[in-house]
Amino acid sequence: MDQFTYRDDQLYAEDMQVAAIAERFGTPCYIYSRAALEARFKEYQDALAGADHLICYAVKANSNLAVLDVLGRMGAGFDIVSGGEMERVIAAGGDPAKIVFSGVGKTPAEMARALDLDIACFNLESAQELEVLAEVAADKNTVARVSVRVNPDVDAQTHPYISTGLRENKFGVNTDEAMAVYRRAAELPAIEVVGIDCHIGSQLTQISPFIDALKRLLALVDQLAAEGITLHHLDLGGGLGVCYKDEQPPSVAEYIGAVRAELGDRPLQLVFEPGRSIAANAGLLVTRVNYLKTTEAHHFALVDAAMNDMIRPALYQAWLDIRQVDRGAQGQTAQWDVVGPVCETGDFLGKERELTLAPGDLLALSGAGAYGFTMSSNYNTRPRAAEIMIDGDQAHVVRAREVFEDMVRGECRLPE
Ligand SMILES: Cc1ncc(COP(=O)(O)O)c(C=O)c1O
Ligand SMILES: N[C@@H](CCCC[NH3+])C(=O)O
Repeated sequence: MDQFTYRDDQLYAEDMQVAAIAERFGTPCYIYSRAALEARFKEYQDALAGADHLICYAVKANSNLAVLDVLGRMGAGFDIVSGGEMERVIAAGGDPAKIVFSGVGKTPAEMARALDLDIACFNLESAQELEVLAEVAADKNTVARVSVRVNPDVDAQTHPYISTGLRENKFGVNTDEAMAVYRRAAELPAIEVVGIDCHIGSQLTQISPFIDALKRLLALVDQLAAEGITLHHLDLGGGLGVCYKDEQPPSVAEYIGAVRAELGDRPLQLVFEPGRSIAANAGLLVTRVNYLKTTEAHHFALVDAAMNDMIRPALYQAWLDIRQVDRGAQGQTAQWDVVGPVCETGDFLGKERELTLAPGDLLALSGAGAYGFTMSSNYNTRPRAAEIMIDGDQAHVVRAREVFEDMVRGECRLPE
């Protein structure tokens, strides 16, 4: 069920009118639906019922503390890629025993903190990282549980910037080197080998690349078993796509069903790291039209959100649906380029969208719950948007808008 729907031409987030939320908290603002987050997470839980599993939500998609809290309460684990994400999970009450730590550049300090927290597993991305982790763990007189992130060299058929499982990508260890990394890990006393993982890319709309990757991982699992290295879990990463426009990704049930069928009755715990498929369609970015400007070439709608709030259109030419918050509003109908105030021609949220607009109107970008706020910046010294969580008929400020005054004070000036 869609938690963002129209009633009497007015857009609602759950039981709250979006226009009223925008009026109360100002724009631009992100609006998340608790019910939508819970529904998406439950789809994974249902599809994995009866299987030994762990769903580690990928924090990078949306690291708002309230989002982490909602998912943690449902039993989610977390996939992190930095010390910052680790601290946010802890601050939100997440269970360290359900944290997996991915990322190609983990620092010794991040490793040490993760060992202190006794996280579930480090997803190793290189032979050198294994040596550094073994040293950090030995210094602490402890043992680090590890998985090797395998780069299975499969084409995820997604945007090249978010494709991660090809041989030429920086991620993971190639299948032909993975055995050597495992053998070395198995002989290090401060390391315990527990799993194998991969993550081949994001916004995948087909099942076959996942299954190709899984087959390659399972071949390694068998090879390892033949050498006496038995694994506890297999982590297939995240990557399941969502519908932004007309994509037709498989449902969570279809995807997980295919994975379970391929796995058969192997006694491996299944781990997933979904980000986008949980958070994307649980969020809107609401923005107000400041000016309308028609030139010889274009109709521009100048809105108060910009590429610093939502960079996906500029960075990946991503298409996000732009809806009118009040569908009954009067104005000028045209093919509008919806652009922000940032001084870049690449600052657009959508191009040639048929909308009926007048200054002051509100627009809502769909699919903004993942890789929206987390990729935002202060470019052009713009304050960051507020984040609001809707829970039925309640709206909670889960991160206040950055205060403009704080952005221009407090920086160190050189002495005269
Ligand atoms: C290691 C890892 N796991 C999980 C994810 C989450 O991916 P998605 O948001 O596509 O589910 C990512 C990002 O692509 C990632 O790099
Ligand atoms: N940031 C990307 C997804 C990348 C996921 C990180 N590996 C996006 O907005 O589509």
